[in-house]
Amino acid sequence: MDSKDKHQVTKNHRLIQAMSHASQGIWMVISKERNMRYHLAASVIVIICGLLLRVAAWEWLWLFLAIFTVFSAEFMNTVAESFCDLVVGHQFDFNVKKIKDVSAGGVLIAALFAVIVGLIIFIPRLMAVFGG
Ligand SMILES: Nc1ncnc2c1ncn2[C@@H]1O[C@H](COP(=O)(O)OP(=O)(O)OP(=O)(O)O)[C@@H](O)[C@H]1O
Repeated sequence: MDSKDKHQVTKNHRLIQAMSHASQGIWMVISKERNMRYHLAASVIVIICGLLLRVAAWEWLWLFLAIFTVFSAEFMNTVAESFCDLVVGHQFDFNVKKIKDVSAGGVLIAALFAVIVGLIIFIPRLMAVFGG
């Protein structure tokens, strides 16, 4: 990224430029959002368990759907929070409270979906391994 890119306010002209900005966005969420790091750690654990317990191809599809649903919800939550902070700063505002709480609720719903998928896929396998 050259110094011109740092203050770019025009459209991306090349695909590589768009990908670079998207990657910066991904890194921003991972480095600044503690919850995103928890989601990442949970995803790594799920993938390791899936490999160890030899999860089937169609089950991987559900696991990745759950993982990327949570990631997407967390990214949208970060967008909502950042936009609210941009508009009101540190001032209390009931509409901002509503936006942030609803947005966080969306992440919670996505995480519940992921937990349900994980339980449905892993409980029978764990019972087979530990249940004798
Ligand atoms: N400007 C504000 N006005 C009203 N309520 C606010 C404001 N800022 C934050 N809050 C309240 O504080 C909570 C936490 O807000 P914050 O922006 O710190 O999110 P966070 O701790 O990063 O949340 P998350 O864990 O979802 O990422 C919000 O859900 C909301 O209820």
